[in-house]
Formats: sequence, structure tokens, C-alpha cells
Amino acid sequence: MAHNRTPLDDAMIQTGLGDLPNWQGDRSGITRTVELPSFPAAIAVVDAVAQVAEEMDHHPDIDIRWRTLTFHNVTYSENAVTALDFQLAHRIDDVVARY
Ligand SMILES: C[C@H](O)[C@H](O)[C@H]1CNC2=NC(N)=NC(=O)C2=N1
Repeated sequence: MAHNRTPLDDAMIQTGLGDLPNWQGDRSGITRTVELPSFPAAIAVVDAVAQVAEEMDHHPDIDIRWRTLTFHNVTYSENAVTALDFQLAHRIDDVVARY
């Protein structure tokens, strides 16, 4: 029975990325880079994403460079990309769309 933490193969990952035009990646992880209008706005996005991550118990790697954020999603416990990484990516897009 497949579940959220089942490692996805290349085909599944590319299919998932088809629904996430702002994201790219492969089995090592999926990534989005986005520039916000200001540094405070970027930090507000990080805070909102942190709340989503806590709710999901699934956390992105986040690189913060002034107004530019890079999110990297991978499922560490599986050392693979899973459905959780895609679910988190959609939730991150929802947060970013508000800023
Ligand atoms: C105990 C807790 O459920 C695990 O450590 C969670 C926390 N957040 C996580 N986040 C990510 N990206 N991968 C994980 O495997 C993971 N595991």
C-alpha cells in the first residue's frame, strides 16, 4: 500500500513537477527559488512556511539571501523524494502567493 513516504521514481517526480511550474528537481529533491519584495516579506514567508511545516511535520531546507528564498524539499527519513515533498511544495506556493 503506497503512502506519503513511498520513494518516488523519476517518472513520478516529473509528473508531480508538471503541476508545480515554479519547481524543478529530481530524486535528490525538489527546489523553488523566489524573490520577495523585501527582506521582511521574505522572513514573513519563512515564518508562515515554518507553521505549515510544523503542521505537516515535514520541513523544507530554506536558504535565505536578502529577498531571495530557496526551498528544497526531500524526505530525509527515506533519503528520497516522496508525496510529502510535493504536498509541502503546493503549500509553499500557497504561502508565497500571499506576498
Ligand atoms: C520525528 C519527525 O516526524 C521526523 O523527524 C520528521 C520531521 N520533518 C521532516 N522533514 C523532512 N523533510 N524529512 C523528514 O524525514 C522529516 N521527518
